[in-house]
Amino acid sequence: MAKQKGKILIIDDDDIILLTAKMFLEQHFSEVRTLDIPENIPRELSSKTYDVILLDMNFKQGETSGKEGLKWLREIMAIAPETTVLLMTAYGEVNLAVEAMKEGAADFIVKPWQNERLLATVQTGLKLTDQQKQVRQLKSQQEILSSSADHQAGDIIGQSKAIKEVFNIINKVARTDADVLILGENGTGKEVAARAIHRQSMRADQVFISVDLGSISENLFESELFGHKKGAFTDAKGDRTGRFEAASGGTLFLDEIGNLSPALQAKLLTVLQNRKIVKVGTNHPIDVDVRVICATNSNLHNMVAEGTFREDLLYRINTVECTIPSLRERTEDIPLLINHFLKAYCKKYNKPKLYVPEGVIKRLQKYNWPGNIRELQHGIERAVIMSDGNELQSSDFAFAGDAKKEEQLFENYNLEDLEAWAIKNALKKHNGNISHAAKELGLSRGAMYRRMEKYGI
Ligand SMILES: Nc1ncnc2c1ncn2[C@@H]1O[C@H](COP(=O)(O)OP(=O)(O)OP(=O)(O)O)[C@@H](O)[C@H]1O
Repeated sequence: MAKQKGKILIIDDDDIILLTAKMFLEQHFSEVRTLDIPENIPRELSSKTYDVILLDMNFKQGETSGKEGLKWLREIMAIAPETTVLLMTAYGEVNLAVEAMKEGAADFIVKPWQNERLLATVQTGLKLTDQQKQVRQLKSQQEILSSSADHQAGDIIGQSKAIKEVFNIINKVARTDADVLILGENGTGKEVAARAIHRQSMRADQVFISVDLGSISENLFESELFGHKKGAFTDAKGDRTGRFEAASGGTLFLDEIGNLSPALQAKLLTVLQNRKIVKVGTNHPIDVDVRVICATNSNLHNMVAEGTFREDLLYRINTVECTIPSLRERTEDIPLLINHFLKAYCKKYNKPKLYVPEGVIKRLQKYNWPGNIRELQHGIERAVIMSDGNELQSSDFAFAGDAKKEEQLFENYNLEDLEAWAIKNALKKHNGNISHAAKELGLSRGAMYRRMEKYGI
């Protein structure tokens, strides 16, 4: 008969009881240990986690008050609140057992026990521990998910050749469990791509958890990623599930992996190699089943050459590499993206009739977008908020009035760009007076209007 997975600890000062209970339970459960000195409980529980603890109520010879048992019960509940405690009482101590259950014990077994009853009670205790674990995991997943809910994104938008190559890699890699390294400048959509891989993977109905490694301080790294036990350090007020454990069964997205210090790179490498974590304040490893997707805007290959990124870690995370192109490399996607964000923000700000004229779209396609899609998205949101009429103007975009950014507006100065720039500046100089600006430029009012229309000014 296959043994049920479960770690059981029996605490009693009677060696015969320990031996008989251990021999019987060992036939049914994967790990059964015993402890005959209750004073050793704190040490035992700080180095090991148990699913079920069977605790005797009276340890001193002739003692029947159960006070000692209650004291140790409280101690266990404080050190290992996730463990189910079952009490062992002598016949006639039922009132005591009821009192102990009020303190948090799950059930009691009357000595001498019947084996079937002992087995059933331990099995129920094990189920209870499992359920509590699930509830805890769901709770921490929910906390983590709700803190990252704002960053959720829909499908990857784009039809350019460059983005189609990304789709191609995603389609191939998604169904496997291979680790993926996503490279690309800030705001190109690396997290959007990671979510797309998760959605198409076999883990799609499990969680996707995103961690910005760049924003975690060195001393909180282990606690954030692997979790900690209550009291592991001064601020550890309760047990904490780390991101690896919370992502169990699903996908863990480690963003900004290029920002890790050498010490943290070593810690991460060990976890990725062994697929086991050790919570801070404990020394027993826990198996984790996660698919890891890493991302960075750093050039990890150069960093390896410079000696700032571990080569073995790079080869551990980059089974498949996928580079997301910058927005400059896929300007043909800009109209689609503008439409997508315009629709979303028109709805959000209740301005349903807004549109972007052709000339403005062309100008936006010529800008070099150092912040990539994120900059475009924020630019459109701002323009929607700032717009007065139904037409978005270049001037509604933040960079249009910013002298420093104006310099970055064009990669190459061609005649059309220069003409648009001259018209805009002439208008600015004459406080928006079109006749005066046209006169300065040597244009008729009609010609001026046509050009303004053409350039979306
Ligand atoms: N192809 C896309 N279609 C629609 N929206 C996108 C696309 N790519 C990115 N975005 C949007 O752009 C913003 C930036 O995307 P994301 O956070 O995935 O970029 P990133 O490369 O991970 O950024 P960082 O390097 O700063 O971590 C998000 O708001 C996302 O919704």
